[in-house]
Amino acid sequence: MAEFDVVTPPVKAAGGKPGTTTGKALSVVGLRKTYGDVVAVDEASMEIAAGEFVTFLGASGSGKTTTLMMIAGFCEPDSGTITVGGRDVTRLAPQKRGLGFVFQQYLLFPHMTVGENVAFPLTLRGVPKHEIRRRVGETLEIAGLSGFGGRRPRELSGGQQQRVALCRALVYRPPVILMDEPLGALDKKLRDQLQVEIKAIQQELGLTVIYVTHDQEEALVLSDRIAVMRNGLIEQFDTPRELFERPKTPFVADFLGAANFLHGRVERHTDAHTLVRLDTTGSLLTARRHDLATGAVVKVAVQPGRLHAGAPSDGFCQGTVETATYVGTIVRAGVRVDGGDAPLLRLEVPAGRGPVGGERVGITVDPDDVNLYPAEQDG
Ligand SMILES: Nc1ncnc2c1ncn2[C@@H]1O[C@H](COP(=O)(O)OP(=O)(O)OP(=O)(O)O)[C@@H](O)[C@H]1O
Repeated sequence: MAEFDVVTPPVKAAGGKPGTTTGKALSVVGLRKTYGDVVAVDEASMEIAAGEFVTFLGASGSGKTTTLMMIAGFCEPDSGTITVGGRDVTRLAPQKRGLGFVFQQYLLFPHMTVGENVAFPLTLRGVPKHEIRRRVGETLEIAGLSGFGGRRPRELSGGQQQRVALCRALVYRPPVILMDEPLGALDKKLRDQLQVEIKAIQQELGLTVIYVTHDQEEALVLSDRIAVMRNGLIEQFDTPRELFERPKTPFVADFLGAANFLHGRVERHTDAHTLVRLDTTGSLLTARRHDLATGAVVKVAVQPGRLHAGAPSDGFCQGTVETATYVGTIVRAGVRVDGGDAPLLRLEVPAGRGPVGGERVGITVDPDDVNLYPAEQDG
């Protein structure tokens, strides 16, 4: 195979700008997979729009990879259907689904040059040589790899190799690209950099991407929507903002934001608010209006960044700052609340305005930032 000396002009938006693509790229209905007694994926359903960046996020063993592998065609579902661009692909072989893949292991062919690796999917499809040369050049340019076409994979860094793997998935413009922890093998700095690059390429080309990670921050940075998975179930499928500000379950509140939890009972409602009598302090906390019965026993969740430390006379509870740790732009504080079993509330406040150890403070929170759940809701 010829080596590629890649010198082509920069390419713009080969697949259209984000927002210009419309319609459903992929839908999954009632997807289920068991291994003996283990339910790896339980009735997963979702619709993904063209141009969307969707992430499967969850702890190890929650079913992310199994879901992705069923979509890819490497793992056969027990039941359910997978549709790509309106075509039922549930029983099709992986190569017949027309999807692109990028895995944690780069899986590049070591004996081929970068250009040949990227060209491979086009060569397989019998694309004419001059067209291959043009598209490989375009794709390497997009990924910032112009000039690397003649190198072998071993002559590249890990980050560069992963970019080549990305190019190989991009080069034939599949309707959907599947990525399984593609940055998992890289160090933090490189991961951060490649996250930005992947997002930029996805937006530039209007790509539809399904991405698997267990890293909350990565999911928040990259995604238009995130499916939070737990024990084979999709716990919530929403935008990063909704997941963070309106988590539907205590599990999601904790998984995305390491929420503070308090316990209490609904005392009464007003038009806009629900008032909760807290167990520990006996004080009233005002939450935005929730659909819960008066007297219901509830779990209260508030993200550390949404609590504020004010004057000791203020707030729904008072306490003493036990720890205050400076971490760059924020201070993480632990406030031991006055009262019975004295919970430790975790706060994150902008550095410079942070409380100091030993200080007496009152804790305030915007009612809109208080999430309530029935006490029996687990997680
Ligand atoms: N081939 C298999 N045989 C038996 N059990 C399996 C198999 N593959 C996955 N499982 C089980 O199915 C469940 C979901 O696994 P899966 O790999 O999808 O999780 P995951 O969220 O991708 O985890 P990780 O982040 O560790 O990759 C786990 O309990 C796992 O042990």
